Amino acid sequence: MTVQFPKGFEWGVATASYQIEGAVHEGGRGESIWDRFSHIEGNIQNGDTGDIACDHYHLYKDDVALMKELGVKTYRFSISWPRIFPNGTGDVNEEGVQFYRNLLEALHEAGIEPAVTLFHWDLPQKLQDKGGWLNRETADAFATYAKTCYERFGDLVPRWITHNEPFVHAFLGHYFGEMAPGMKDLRATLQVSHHLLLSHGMAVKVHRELGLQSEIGITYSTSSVYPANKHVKDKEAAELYDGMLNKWFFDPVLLGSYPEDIKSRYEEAFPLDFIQDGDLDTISQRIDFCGINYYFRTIIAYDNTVPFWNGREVQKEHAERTAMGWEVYPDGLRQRLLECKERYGNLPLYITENGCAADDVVNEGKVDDSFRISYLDRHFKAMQEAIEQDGVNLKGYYLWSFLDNFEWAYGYDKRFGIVYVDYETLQRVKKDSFYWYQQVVKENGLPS
Ligand SMILES: CO[C@H](O)c1c[n+]2c([nH]1)[C@H](O)[C@@H](O)[C@H](O)[C@H]2CO
Repeated sequence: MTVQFPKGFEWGVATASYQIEGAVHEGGRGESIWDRFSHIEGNIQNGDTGDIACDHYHLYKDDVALMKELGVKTYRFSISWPRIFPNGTGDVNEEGVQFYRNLLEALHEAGIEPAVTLFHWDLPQKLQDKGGWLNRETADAFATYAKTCYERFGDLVPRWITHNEPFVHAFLGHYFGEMAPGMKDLRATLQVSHHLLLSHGMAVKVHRELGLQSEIGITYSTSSVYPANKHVKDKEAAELYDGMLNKWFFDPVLLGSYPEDIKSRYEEAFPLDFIQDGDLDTISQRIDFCGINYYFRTIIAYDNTVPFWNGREVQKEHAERTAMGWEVYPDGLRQRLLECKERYGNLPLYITENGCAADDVVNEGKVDDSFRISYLDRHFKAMQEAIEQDGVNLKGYYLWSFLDNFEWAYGYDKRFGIVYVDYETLQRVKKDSFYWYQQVVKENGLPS
């Protein structure tokens, strides 16, 4: 075995509700902001929506059987808030509860441990109609939703993740506008990000008050940020960008404060008066682990036309890239894991997402995705170095994704799965990477 992982390292796969479930008008489910956003012409490539997606809602037993064949120990998926509370608050939808209990029981039967994400961006539209995450009361609604999930599913869930990628939901949904709800306002974005983090802390507090045996954490999108050159301006811009992208979300939870460098720049433009006394105490409730979603590194060049962080992303010429155009840079994963250990201490970490999009095609019932195997192989090597050489407390890995699925604004064009989905027939086809990953899981290491 060329590359061996520690005994007990947890290998898994990941998905998210809106991207795979479909059945958006079934089982009592209410409307989400992604139903609304995806049905607005021009928002999603090819006019795709999550109305059917992988039809996991009806095919979950087959999918769990495939996961069992794969041999993974754990499966990360998200609960659709509007399936539990169709109006965001108020009456619980018992059909929605039953769907997730059926899924959790099927996973239990298969010996697969669930890691449940409470929020993976599909906010009930009824809450959006009242301001969404701009409204501090949405944090209260989230705490009630979380408590209900703990009470209804807690006997079958050993690992809870409050939020998936607050940076992406806040900034891509409220500043860059390419994701639901499609806003473009920086102050609103910072207010949203604060209320997301506040709701995280409130949900952790409820988890502790219930005395649950399960563990709870949060998942961040993250990237290792590099200056384009050695010029001091590029280094300063990279530092500020790292503050905007990473520290703004990690620090309040893990250090109990916002990063001063970028915070003072924001405050020159507008008061951050949505931060109330006591909020940071709530936000920085002790957590049991931190989830890291890593796909690529970020290179920043100084650009004073960009407000606040004065930097713009630049692309390395002739770099190897995935079908998303993202640079393949495994060393950035090791770098980011080490940065987390050095800044936040050796809190247990899980890679809660990593993987790549590729232009997969089925040929005589098979999918040759050797590019994806190579991407994963190199990232696994980087992870193993982080553990063995840097002493990072990395406990497990969730491959994104188990199934090809609805890739947000890109629709179904971008395939991340190790299982191919034919969207005409909904047939699943195991890619070569499925069999390769099956071997990695079995051997707890890379095939020699
Ligand atoms: C920039 O990468 C982000 O961290 C990121 C990448 N991804 C994500 N976040 C989301 O959590 C998933 O829902 C996406 O399907 C997945 C693939 O795009």
